[in-house]
Amino acid sequence: MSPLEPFGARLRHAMDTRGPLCVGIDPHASLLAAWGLNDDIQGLESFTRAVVDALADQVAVFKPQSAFFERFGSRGIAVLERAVADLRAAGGLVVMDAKRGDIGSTMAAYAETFLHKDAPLFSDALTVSPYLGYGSLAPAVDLARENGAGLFVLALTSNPEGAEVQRAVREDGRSIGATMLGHLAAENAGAAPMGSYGAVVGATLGDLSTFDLDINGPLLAPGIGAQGATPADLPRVFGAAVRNVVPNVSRGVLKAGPDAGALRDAAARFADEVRVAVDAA
Ligand SMILES: O=C(O)c1cc(=O)[nH]c(=O)n1[C@@H]1O[C@H](COP(=O)(O)O)[C@@H](O)[C@H]1O
Repeated sequence: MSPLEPFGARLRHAMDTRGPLCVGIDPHASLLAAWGLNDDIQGLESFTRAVVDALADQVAVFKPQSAFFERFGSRGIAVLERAVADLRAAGGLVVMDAKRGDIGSTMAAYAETFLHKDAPLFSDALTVSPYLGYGSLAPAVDLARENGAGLFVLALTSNPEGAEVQRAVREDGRSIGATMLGHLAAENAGAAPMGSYGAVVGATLGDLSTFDLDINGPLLAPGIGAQGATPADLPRVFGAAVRNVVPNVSRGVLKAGPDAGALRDAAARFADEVRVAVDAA
């Protein structure tokens, strides 16, 4: 499929062929230690290379967490750049987890960094924060569209602290989280097989039936594994929208390393469990 096909179409194809799973690449210092690596640039490089080599041809989506690379400065960014290129070359989709959000004119620069096809860190999608107002994301929405990329907008996050912002109710009676979902539904209207503008909705949140999750776009669902949610929880949390869920597992897979076979088995097990849960829904 052409790299300039819309992200939503490329994502649907990837999940259908490789299985519905996003593996997060989060090189925590504690994971480097558990793998017998130092918490330095060589450790970061070895860890990242091992994950890419083990999983790039197997898993549908990867979500490198930028902070774990940024903390090593420019050499960390170089490791991230290489990983993004290698994952994409092997047919994986990359969601850059950088959670960017700023006034529109600055947002345009963040968008150029991650969503312009000629940028060194071009990624298939980017996580963004809408809490300077959804409209502030417009430059990213536009550039993503031009480049066949997508966004994942923080709507209902997996952490308990998120509720004080996301469940706050506006004058019109809708919560902030529901309002973000509404913006995304409008963005994705008419797109097939689904739109390119996704929401981040935690798998840890329990029954979400009071929210309209039918945004005709992907729902990135972190929280499986280390944060306590399981693939079997997904139908209860997401209801009919479960078919658009992209479940993310980071530590739950990464802790199986450094052995490549063990990493592949862990990812395959999560993908199978998700498939079974979704098919039964
Ligand atoms: O946007 C995200 O990826 C994200 C949103 C959210 O609500 N909760 C959440 O955990 N995440 C990210 O998802 C990953 C979860 O990692 P594990 O808990 O190790 O599976 C981390 O990279 C978090 O930054």
